[in-house]
Amino acid sequence: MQIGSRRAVLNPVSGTGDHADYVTRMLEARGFAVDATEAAGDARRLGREAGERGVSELAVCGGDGTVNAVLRGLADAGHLGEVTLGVVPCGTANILAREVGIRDIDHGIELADSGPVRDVDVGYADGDPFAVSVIAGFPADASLAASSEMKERFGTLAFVITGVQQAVGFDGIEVDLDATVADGTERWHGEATCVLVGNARKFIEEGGQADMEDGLFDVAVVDRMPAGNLVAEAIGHRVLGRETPGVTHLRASELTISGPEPITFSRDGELATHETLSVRNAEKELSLRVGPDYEPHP
Ligand SMILES: Nc1ncnc2c1ncn2[C@@H]1O[C@H](COP(=O)(O)OP(=O)(O)OP(=O)(O)O)[C@@H](O)[C@H]1O
Repeated sequence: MQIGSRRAVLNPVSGTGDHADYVTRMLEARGFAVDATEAAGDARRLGREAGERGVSELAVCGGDGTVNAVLRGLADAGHLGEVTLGVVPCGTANILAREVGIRDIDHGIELADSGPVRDVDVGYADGDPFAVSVIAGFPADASLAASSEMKERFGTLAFVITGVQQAVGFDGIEVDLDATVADGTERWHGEATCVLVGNARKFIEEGGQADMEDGLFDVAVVDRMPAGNLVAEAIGHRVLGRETPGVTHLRASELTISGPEPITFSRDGELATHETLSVRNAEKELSLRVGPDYEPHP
């Protein structure tokens, strides 16, 4: 290993905000040069700088927002496919870490040092990378903020959809969806509550980790219906399975989502609004340190 080829980007204010000294010490002892963010926006810059320096191993210490910002920085530097990424889960929800079997901060540090490496898919939404998911249609940040206890009780998709209740006044979106699937293309047109595009996470069946090495997203299109009914139904089923009326399930390598109105979407929790949203899967583009419970093909 070259000297200086191990770096870390640390968000000292993610999660409970009390991890910075400990994580810095532990990573420095393992040969990582640690850069802490000082303001919002720094994580992307630090990711780009690490990429420009040609770093070979990069640990990200923060939540999903920090991982996403670092991925964007690495992509800015054209280095996303050249680095081995470790995740030290210091955020609130830490969905990516959880889906790939990284249990907690100490586990993340140990794995960043010497964990197994898998080449996993990266999604791009209008050119910007994401690891976990894109959710189009309602302000999905509620889903990331809600408690994990709710998720355990009600299942993944129900958990996401309870966010609809909080999006007061949200009335669904008219969507034209074109998807590239294994045997051609599929189109969907109608009124949707949301379109859920999972890379690391599944939104259907039992939820949990998606196959991150198949070049495909797990896509669920949820028909528009009154929020109360939907939530009640989701909770009744515990999760929305394949057979649940009103949910269309696709496995797609590319998607274009458009409609008469601009579409608000969340990319790993960060909100943006675009006229048309193009999502594509870059198969196995990222080398990622994973935990022992990670399943290549769940
Ligand atoms: N030094 C800093 N000071 C203030 N804000 C920061 C700083 N560094 C990063 N941020 C902000 O932190 C946010 C990212 O937090 P992150 O998503 O990593 O943690 P979280 O929200 O606690 O966890 P999760 O997304 O897993 O629920 C971004 O909005 C970013 O702008």
